[in-house]
Amino acid sequence: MTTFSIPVHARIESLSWENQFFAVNSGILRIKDGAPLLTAQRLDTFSRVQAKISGQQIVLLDGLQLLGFKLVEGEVDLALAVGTQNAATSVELATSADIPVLRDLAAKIFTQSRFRAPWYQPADSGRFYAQWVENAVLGTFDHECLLLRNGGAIQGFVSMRQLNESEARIGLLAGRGVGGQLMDAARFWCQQRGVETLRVATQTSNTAALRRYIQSGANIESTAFWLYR
Ligand SMILES: CC(=O)SCCNC(=O)CCNC(=O)[C@H](O)C(C)(C)COP(=O)(O)OP(=O)(O)OC[C@H]1O[C@@H](n2cnc3c(N)ncnc32)[C@H](O)[C@@H]1OP(=O)(O)O
Ligand SMILES: Cc1cn([C@H]2C[C@H](O)[C@@H](COP(=O)(O)OP(=O)(O)O[C@H]3O[C@H](C)[C@H](N)[C@H](O)[C@H]3O)O2)c(=O)[nH]c1=O
Repeated sequence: MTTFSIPVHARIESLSWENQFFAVNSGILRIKDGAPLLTAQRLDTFSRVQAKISGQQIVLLDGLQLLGFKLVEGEVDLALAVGTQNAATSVELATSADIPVLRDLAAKIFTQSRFRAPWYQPADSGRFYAQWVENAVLGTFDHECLLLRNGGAIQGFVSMRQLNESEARIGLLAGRGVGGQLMDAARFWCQQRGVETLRVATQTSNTAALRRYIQSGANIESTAFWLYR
């Protein structure tokens, strides 16, 4: 077999938040024509390098695999026109008092993740989504976390981030059997802020979430591959 290489030009940006949280030395490729040629020597300065490429960039997919990258997960990005039809549901805003229960739920329910073993420690993924939902309640990453309750118990939650005047993104969304109500809550949150486009992403393998987003009116905008070395 002939060995060959496909040149990839990229900067490697250190992932400082992740490095502190996971106690690793990781970076992410910023692929761009005109950036320096990617070599094994440059990659070796990090213990982990992530790459996110469009699902259509198959030559790049080959090039990265030749450099030792492995496919970790696929991602689908969707968008929904918020519209004006009233999407109000009986949700409430999570407060600090909800954090322990939300952390526990988030740590268990997001079973499909790119922060998985063997790339990360077995407990890292759960710890990551627990931190994510806590930060959403505190407004330090996502801006707010909405809750759906049945009696006193939390049935589901959705965290929201406003990206700019016209766009928002769902961070985390979870609640078996109440996905539709959570999407309505997210749409209502957008309507209250005059946001026109609601974005959401999930793993290619998460068919239940993909079905939910499409049934709630979202369309697929793009797909991507996550690779790690
Ligand atoms: C932006 C993001 O956070 S993406 C991640 C989305 N969240 C998750 O994956 C968390 C776990 N899943 C859930 O909370 C919910 O299933 C949602 C929000 C994805 C969808 O909710 P709903 O639209 O109400 O659908 P529902 O929960 O009833 O699931 C639909 C079917 O998929 C099944 N299903 C859902 N998740 C899983 C899973 N992880 N593994 C196996 N089956 C599953 C359900 O059992 C159900 O099957 P059924 O119709 O035979 O009863
Ligand atoms: C909590 C928190 C996180 N960050 C950083 C850490 C990461 O670099 C990014 C988040 O990365 P993302 O690619 O969005 O992560 P996931 O692949 O896990 O997310 C997808 O799947 C989830 C289940 C969910 N559907 C999500 O919407 C998807 O994108 O942010 C940070 O800087 N500060 C923080 O507080």
